[in-house]
Amino acid sequence: MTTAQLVSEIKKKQSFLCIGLDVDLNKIPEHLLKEEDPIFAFNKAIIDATHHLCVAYKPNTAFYEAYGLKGWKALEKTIIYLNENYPEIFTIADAKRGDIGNTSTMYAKAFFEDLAFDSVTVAPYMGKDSVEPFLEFKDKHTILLALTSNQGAFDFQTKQVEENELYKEVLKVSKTYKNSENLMYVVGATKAEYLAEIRQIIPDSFLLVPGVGAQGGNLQEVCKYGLNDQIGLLINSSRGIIYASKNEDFAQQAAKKAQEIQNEMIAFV
Ligand SMILES: O=C(O)c1cc(=O)[nH]c(=O)n1[C@@H]1O[C@H](COP(=O)(O)O)[C@@H](O)[C@H]1O
Repeated sequence: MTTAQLVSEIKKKQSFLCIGLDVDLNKIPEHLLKEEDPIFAFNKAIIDATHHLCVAYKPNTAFYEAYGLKGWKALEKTIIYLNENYPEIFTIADAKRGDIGNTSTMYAKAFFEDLAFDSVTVAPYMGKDSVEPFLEFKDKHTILLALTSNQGAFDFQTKQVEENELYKEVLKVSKTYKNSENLMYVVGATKAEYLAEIRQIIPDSFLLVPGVGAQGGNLQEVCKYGLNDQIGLLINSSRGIIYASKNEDFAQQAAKKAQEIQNEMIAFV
C-alpha cells in the first residue's frame, strides 16, 4: 500500500487507529478454546467487528511465535484473511527485526513477500546495511524504532551521542538511507512531550505510536504534538481494545472501545 492510499483511508474513515492483535490464549474467551484454531477465530471476530473503525492492524509476532507452528499458521491465516477481505487496511508485522544485510533481506522477504504485510517494525541498532534491505521493497514500509514507549527507552535512546540524543541520531541518519521515503518511525505514546522536537527532524514521516490504553499514553497529547498535514500518525492500542471482555460479546465490546478512540480522533482528521 502506498502512503497516499493510507492517508486517503484515514480521511475516509476519520480514523488513524491501529488495533494490535496480541493474542494471549489465557486472555481470550474460553468458548473459543474449543475451536480448531482459537487464535485465528479470535482475530477474525475482532477484525470483522472493528475494521470500519480503524485503518491498520498490528499483530505482534511474539504472540504467535510463542505457540510454535500453530501460532505461525494463525498469523498466516490472519494476514491472508485481512488481505482478501479488507485490502484497504494497512498491515503491520510487529517483529522488531534487523540483522546483517543478507539476513535482513530474508526477514524482508518473510514479511513482505511470503506473508504479504504492508510493513514491518525494525530495530535500527545495527545501522544502515541492516535497514536498507527492507527499504528496497516498493510500496512496503519499514517502521524503525526511534523512541519506544517503555521505561528502558531511557537506558540508551535518550543518551547523548555526539551533540544529540541517540534516538535523534536514528531519525537524522536514517533519513540519509537509500529509499528512505519507505521509512516510518515508532514513538511511544508515553513520550508525547518529545513529539514536537521529533516533528522538527521528520516533519513528513508517518509515526506508529503505541502505548495508548494499557500503558497509559494520552491520545490528545500525542495529537497535539505529533499530527502533520497528512495526519502522519497511526495510534496503536492492543490490550485496551481486544481484551475489553472475556464473554461471548467480546468482539462487540472491543468494537465499543475502538469506537471510543475513533470518536476522539474525528476532531483531528
Ligand atoms: O513496535 C511496537 O509496536 C511497540 C513499540 C513500543 O515502543 N512500545 C510498544 O508497546 N510496542 C508494541 O505495541 C503493543 C502495545 O500493546 P498494548 O500496551 O497492549 O496496547 C505491543 O505489541 C508492543 O510490543
